[in-house]
Amino acid sequence: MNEIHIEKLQFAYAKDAPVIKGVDLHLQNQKTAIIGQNGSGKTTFVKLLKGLLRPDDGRIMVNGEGLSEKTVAQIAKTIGLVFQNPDDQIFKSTVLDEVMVGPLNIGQTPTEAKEHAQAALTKVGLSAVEKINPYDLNLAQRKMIAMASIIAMDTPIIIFDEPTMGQDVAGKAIIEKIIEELAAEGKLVLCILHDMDFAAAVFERVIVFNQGKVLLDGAARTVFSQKEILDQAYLDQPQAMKIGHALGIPGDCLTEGEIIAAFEKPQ
Ligand SMILES: Nc1ncnc2c1ncn2[C@@H]1O[C@H](COP(=O)(O)OP(=O)(O)OP(=O)(O)O)[C@@H](O)[C@H]1O
Repeated sequence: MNEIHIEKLQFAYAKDAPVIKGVDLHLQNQKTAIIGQNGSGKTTFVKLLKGLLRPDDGRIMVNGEGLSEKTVAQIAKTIGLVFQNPDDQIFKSTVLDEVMVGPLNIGQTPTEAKEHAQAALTKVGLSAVEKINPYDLNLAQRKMIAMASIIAMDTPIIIFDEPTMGQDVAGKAIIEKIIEELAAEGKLVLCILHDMDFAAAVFERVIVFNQGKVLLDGAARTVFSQKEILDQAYLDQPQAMKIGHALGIPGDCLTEGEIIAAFEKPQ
């Protein structure tokens, strides 16, 4: 079981302008989505978890150990973070070399790194392009390469910042499968999302950030059913929930499948 305990976390980039304003959370092995308006502090929060930024106050414990005593290199063995913009993390001239960078950096042997990199490329559906320059691929494919690089590191905790942005239906299906597989392997999967439909369909727990604080936290259905509070954070309910309500289906549907099931149920 992996877990992250966050207590009274505070962070500001500039004096007197706090961005994370006292966050308390206990994250466990559950597929967890973080949603929130632009600028609500989601990326800053995951950079704090990854040790790329250091808290001004509060505490982060990862699997029982304080993060403040660890270097970024030590944290990298436990927590993988896939950046929102793949071009922030891609710099090698072939896809395979790129995906091997992370595993090599955390001490895997070249043979292990190659094995993990090739397995990760198969997971993201890009094993056929391992000799190609990443910049000859489109943005959606480069996002998959960035994802493969982190998956290949095989960390027990993995964080994705906006993985579905710019992906089509097929790309989203691959990402859903990857998240399910990583969770089934016992990893803690945390994902920042703007796509409410994907968050509702794939994640067990949803945390809403608003102005640097946690506004809502709970099971996806419970969180998404609280329309008035979501409105305060300028967040939409998933399409399926809105359609379900418009059609008068009792309860709160999270997916299209639940709407169909409601119609198929004998009256
Ligand atoms: N490097 C930085 N220096 C100064 N301010 C920053 C920096 N990065 C982010 N901010 C500010 O901190 C606040 C939170 O930004 P953050 O990127 O964490 O939000 P977010 O919820 O991830 O937004 P988005 O959904 O747009 O990625 C914003 O006001 C942003 O302008």
